[in-house]
Amino acid sequence: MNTHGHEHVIEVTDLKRVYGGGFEAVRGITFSVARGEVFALLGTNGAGKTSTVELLEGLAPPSGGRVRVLGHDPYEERDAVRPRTGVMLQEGGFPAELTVAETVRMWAGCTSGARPVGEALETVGLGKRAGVRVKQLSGGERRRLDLALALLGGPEVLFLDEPTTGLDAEGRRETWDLVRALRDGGTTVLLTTHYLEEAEELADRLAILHEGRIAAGGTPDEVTSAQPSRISFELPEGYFLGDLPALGELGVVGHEVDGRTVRLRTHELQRAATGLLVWARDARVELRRLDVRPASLEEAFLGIAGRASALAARKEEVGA
Ligand SMILES: Nc1ncnc2c1ncn2[C@@H]1O[C@H](COP(=O)(O)OP(=O)(O)OP(=O)(O)O)[C@@H](O)[C@H]1O
Repeated sequence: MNTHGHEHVIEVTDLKRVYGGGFEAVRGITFSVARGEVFALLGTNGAGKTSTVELLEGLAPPSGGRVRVLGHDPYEERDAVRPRTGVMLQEGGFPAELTVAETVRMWAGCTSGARPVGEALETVGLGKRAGVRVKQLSGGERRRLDLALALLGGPEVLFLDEPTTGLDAEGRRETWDLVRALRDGGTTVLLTTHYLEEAEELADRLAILHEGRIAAGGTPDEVTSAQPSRISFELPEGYFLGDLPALGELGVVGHEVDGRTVRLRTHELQRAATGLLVWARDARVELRRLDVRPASLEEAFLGIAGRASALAARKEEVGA
């Protein structure tokens, strides 16, 4: 239990994973997931998402730190954890010649308390595809079959590794609805994703991983509001930056000028935008190409990736 009385179903403390050649893929991360929460691990390619999830699933022991799932060590106490968790891997890799129903039946044979095959397929919208061979399924249908198998034992904790990769917009929305329904039913979900929109739609809390570390974490709102909003526009003919109202008084925390284009960053979007628009009205000028962009998870993500690559470039410059 944590201090707010919520049960932590997943607890990760200073977790590390070092691969054979000595490469540190996970470099000391700490987070927890409460029962009934959807938690998203976001990150660039190679950030360490899969390496982390595999440790949570008990597929390998950590190189350092601690993992607890439902109060147990998922690697050492696999028998206690495995029956209560569902895992959807990135590539299911089923025998291509089996039908959808046969695949589920085969899986059900290895799952304690498995749901009926038909029900499992209906849940993911594959009811009508039961007799089709796996090799004839589309990429999206295969992902849904992966999901049906992960849900077969009615898990308390569900691990979804990039659940909507390869799905079209409609398939993605259906999967989101399903994840929400599972969450509402009390299932705890940990998902990895490349899609910021997916994290924004689903996650109660999230962590952005970068190079094996958590670069930002919290609710989507917390992560987003740490980033500035942006305003850009073209300076009217005959006007200079100095003709605008004092930027500091508008709540602007940074600016760039590129030719006639002005870009402003602010944590007080309404104040800055109002100040600018009132100035333009009074000066009887039009702010062409005006673009007002509230902080978003995407901006936060790009900020982290951008900042990190800028740092890496600087290190290279000084030969670090
Ligand atoms: N078995 C392995 N041996 C050595 N290095 C590995 C191994 N598996 C992964 N890595 C490296 O560890 C880092 C993290 O990989 P990981 O697959 O966890 O990232 P990810 O965030 O899941 O990326 P993606 O979004 O591309 O799936 C990468 O640099 C990867 O090359």
